[in-house]
Amino acid sequence: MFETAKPQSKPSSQPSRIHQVLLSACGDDVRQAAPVTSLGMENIGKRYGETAALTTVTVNFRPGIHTILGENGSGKSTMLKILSGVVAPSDGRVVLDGQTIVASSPRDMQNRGLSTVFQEVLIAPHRSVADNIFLGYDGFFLRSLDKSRRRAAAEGLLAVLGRFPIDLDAPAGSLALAAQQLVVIARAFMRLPSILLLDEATAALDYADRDLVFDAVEDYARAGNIVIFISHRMEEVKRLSDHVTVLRSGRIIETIERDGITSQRLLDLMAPEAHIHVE
Ligand SMILES: Nc1ncnc2c1ncn2[C@@H]1O[C@H](COP(=O)(O)OP(=O)(O)OP(=O)(O)O)[C@@H](O)[C@H]1O
Repeated sequence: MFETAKPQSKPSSQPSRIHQVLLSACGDDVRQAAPVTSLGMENIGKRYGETAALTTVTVNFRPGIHTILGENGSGKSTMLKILSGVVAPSDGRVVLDGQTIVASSPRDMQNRGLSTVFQEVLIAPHRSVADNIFLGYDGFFLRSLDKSRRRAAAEGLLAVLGRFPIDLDAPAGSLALAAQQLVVIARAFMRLPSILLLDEATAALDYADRDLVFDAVEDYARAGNIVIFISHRMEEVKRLSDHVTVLRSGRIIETIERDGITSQRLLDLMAPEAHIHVE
C-alpha cells in the first residue's frame, strides 16, 4: 500500500506552546533565540581515517521539519554532530542565514540558537532533574531566575512532553531511561532554540509519550523554527516530515517534499538492492 503523508500544516503566527509555557512560568525574562531562516551544509565531507562518513553533502534546512533518513552507518549522526559544532568537517562549510560558520564549537552553535538532543541520553546522574533541565543555562535568561520560577518552567515543560509527573528533586540518574530522555528533551526546549536537532531522541519513549513529544515538535516547527529530525521509524518519518533527505553511504541520494513521501519510495532510496515491497 502506498500511503502518503498528511498535508503540511500552515505556519502559525502564535508563539509555540513550549514558548507559552515558559512565558507563563518566567514572564518577560524568557529570551527566545534569534530567528533563523536557513541553515545549510555546502559540499561537506567528513573522513575518519579511511572511512568517508560524509561525501559532498549539500542540503539546506528551512523552518519546518526536515528528516534525515538512512541505514545504520549512512552518516546521519555525523551530519548532526557537524551542525552542532561537536565534530569539524574535513571539507565544505556550514552556512547560517548566509554567513559561513568558521571553527564552530557546541557553545558557539548554542549561542546562535541551536539545541541538540543526541542519540546518547546525556544527563548528570547525581544532579537533580531540575538542575539537569537548566544545565548550561547560566546567562541565558535576561535575569537569573529564582528557584520557584525555575521549578515552574521545568514542571511546565515536562507536563507538555510527558503524561506522568517527574520528581524535580530526584537525582536524574535514578529515573527510568524514558524519563531521562524526557528530561533531556525538556533541556533542549528550555533554550527556545531556532534550530532543534533530534537524533533518535524518542527511542526510549512509549507510544503515548512519543506522541506528546511529536505534538510539541510539530507545534514548535509551525511557530517558524527549524527542526532536523533523525529516525529509523517509517511511521514517524511520514507523520512529521515536511522534507526527507535520504542518505546512503555518506552521500545524499535525494530530498523528497511532503507530498511525495511514501514508505515504498523511502525504502527504494535507502536500500535499493534490498527490493523491499511495502504491502
Ligand atoms: N568517531 C568515529 N571514528 C571512526 N569512525 C566513525 C566515527 N563516527 C562515525 N564513524 C563512521 O562513520 C560512518 C557514519 O557514521 P554515523 O554514526 O554518522 O552513521 P549513522 O547513519 O548515524 O548510523 P546509526 O544509525 O547507526 O547511528 C560509519 O561508518 C561509522 O562507523
